[in-house]
Amino acid sequence: YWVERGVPGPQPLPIVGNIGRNILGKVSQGQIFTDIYRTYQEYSFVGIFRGTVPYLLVRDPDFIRNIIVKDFKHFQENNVAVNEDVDPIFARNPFVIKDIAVWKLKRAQLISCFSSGKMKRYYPLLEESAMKMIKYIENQLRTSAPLECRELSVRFSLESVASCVFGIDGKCFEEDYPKFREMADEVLSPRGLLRGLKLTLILSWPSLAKPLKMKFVSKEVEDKLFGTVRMSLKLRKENNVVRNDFLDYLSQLSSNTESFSEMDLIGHAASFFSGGYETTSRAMGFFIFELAMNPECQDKLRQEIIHSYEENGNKFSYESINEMRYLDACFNENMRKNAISHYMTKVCTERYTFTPTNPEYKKMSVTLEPGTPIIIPLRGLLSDPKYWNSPEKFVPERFLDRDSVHKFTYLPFGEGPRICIGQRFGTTQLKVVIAHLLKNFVLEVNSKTQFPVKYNPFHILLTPVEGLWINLRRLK
Ligand code: HEM
Repeated sequence: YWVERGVPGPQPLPIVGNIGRNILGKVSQGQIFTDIYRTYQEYSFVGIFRGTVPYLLVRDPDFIRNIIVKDFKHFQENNVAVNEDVDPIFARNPFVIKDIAVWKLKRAQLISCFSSGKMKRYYPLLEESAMKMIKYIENQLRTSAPLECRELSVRFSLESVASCVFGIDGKCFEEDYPKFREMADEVLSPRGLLRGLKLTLILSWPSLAKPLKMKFVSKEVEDKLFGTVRMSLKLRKENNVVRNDFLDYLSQLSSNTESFSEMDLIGHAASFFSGGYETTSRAMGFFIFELAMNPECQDKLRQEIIHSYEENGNKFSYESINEMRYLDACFNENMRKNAISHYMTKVCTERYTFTPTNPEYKKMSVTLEPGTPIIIPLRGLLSDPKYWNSPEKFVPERFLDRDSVHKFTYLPFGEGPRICIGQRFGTTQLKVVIAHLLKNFVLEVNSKTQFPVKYNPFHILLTPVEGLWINLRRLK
């Protein structure tokens, strides 16, 4: 296929194409795409096979800009197939909606819940979850056992989703394995080999999802989500409670919008599990660990945090959290160095021809037919020494001057019309946690952590197999 089109690329094997090492469980698909990105330095794009399906892996930031922003109308879809009859909840996430009119409508509905005015109202709920986390850590410190970063961030993310979205107490800092977590973990997490392989199949051959009736959200979780939302809405109505949280906004939306069903409401609330919780908790776990590994950055950041706290009348606020420059630089550097998503996929929806203009690349054109899937190798770009000095090092200072960052190489939330809806919410969650942690504790790596860190080859997001362990020391 690619030879006929004059596009270079690695030799594929029958059936598995270029992802054989992933199917054998050796490395993630993200790692394979990063390796290909690094091998084909002189090329703007590379032709590969994900299983039997030809994909174009795009290396050139100019081509990426055209796909996600400039010529978006040629690439409107993400490459995920979900069967609405089988998976009605996941099918409502804008990320997977293919009908562009429906996508626009659902995206607009969801985005209205993330305005900066609404974010300010959620902020006290986020802070309340952060305070519970601090109390939990203090209790844990009595046993002087180390803490695992991801476990801590999962508890925080779930607690804040329970509070901000569903308006309930998730009790995520109380029980060992909270009920709320079971529900969240069922969405998107490949627990067990079978579910891991199933996700690999859906992602690699999206066309199989429909005939094989594959489901991201199990019937059991669907029922639990309905139960939780119905109960919360009933209690609010009976007790005349207004919480100014997502559920309040979604139920206002449902009473003001004719075509907004109960399933739409549940689908939007559930998008925090499928789009928000997994991403935020992973990014947060790496952020905490990265600061433990870099004591100088940690100290510098702590100084800024304490200064801001004192300047703001011995408290944090939505504004003060988002105004800290070094915190923002550390946040961005964590998203770069520990990119939780190693690649992004798109689909060509209208015929499109591209010829690189950057003389660094070999001059050759490619014409994409509708239906051709694209891979944007995020991790390859984020670890390319052409764009980042010493990319393996944690250097927040490189983000103090955003103009020096090469355009379309840093895309932790995507860009253009499909940019992440929850960017503000996810960013604030991470910053609130770090501000409270560093104000109260010194973080140090615990020797229980295994280096080099190994990652789950079947997870779509960067997921360490073993724990990232730290010690926390109370500041006077
Ligand atoms: C640190 C946290 C997060 C990261 C790194 C992240 C990253 C991303 C990325 C890379 C995309 C794809 C953009 C594209 O296709 O161009 C995306 C889309 C999306 N994200 Fe997030 N996200 C985060 C948090 C959240 C949260 C908290 C929500 C809450 C609901 C959310 C909801 C969504 C949705 C609905 C989409 C699909 C948008 C569309 O296709 O129109 N994300 N996110």
